[in-house]
Amino acid sequence: MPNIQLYLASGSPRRKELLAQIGVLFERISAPIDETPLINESAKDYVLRLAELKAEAGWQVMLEQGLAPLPVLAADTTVVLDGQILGKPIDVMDATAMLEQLSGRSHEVFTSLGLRTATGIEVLLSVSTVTFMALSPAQIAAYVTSGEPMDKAGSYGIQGTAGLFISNLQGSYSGVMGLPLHDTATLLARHGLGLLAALS
Ligand SMILES: Cc1cn([C@H]2C[C@H](O)[C@@H](COP(=O)(O)OP(=O)(O)OP(=O)(O)O)O2)c(=O)[nH]c1=O
Repeated sequence: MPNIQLYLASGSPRRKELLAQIGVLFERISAPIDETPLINESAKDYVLRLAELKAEAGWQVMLEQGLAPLPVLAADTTVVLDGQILGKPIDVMDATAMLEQLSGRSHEVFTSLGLRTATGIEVLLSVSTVTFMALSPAQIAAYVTSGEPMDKAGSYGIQGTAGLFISNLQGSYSGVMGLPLHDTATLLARHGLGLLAALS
């Protein structure tokens, strides 16, 4: 097996898929953290703090397990409506309420990236604006029943059936899905991993 280039501190199947899509060779590290927002924490502060926390936790696991020292990448995705953080739904009622809130209007999706290396940590933020069509109660109920919302910030996945609901997107499709690919390449390039350079 060819040498890996970094560790991905994430349990998200979407992040694994997206990172593989751009040709990065990596292994996943499991480093769960407490994702509870602090009191009065802004959405931007929250999402940046979580990327940092996840990358740092991954770095500690790498050290504890005696793994070969390599950069650790992590990310966090949060849906933001009127400055309010919409995380993953806790149950079907919660998912229904979030989709009712998102229906017929625009919201922001913040995805942060954190890269921990031997020299420290760098974080960056990708912001996208997503517009939902007006959803009927029956459409919301059918989507919630499908189970798709349950492990996703804001209770939807742009890459699944909810793609039908999105009338406009400004920003990064991969960012909304959990890992902004262009920004990831930019961040990795600053730390000697030139994905774009390899194509030129
Ligand atoms: C808005 C949106 C979110 N999501 C997903 C991406 C993330 O996996 C999830 C947000 O939760 P996160 O806490 O960002 O990530 P995670 O808990 O799934 O994985 P980890 O912390 O281990 O990296 O929502 C989609 O898949 N599609 C979407 O359109």
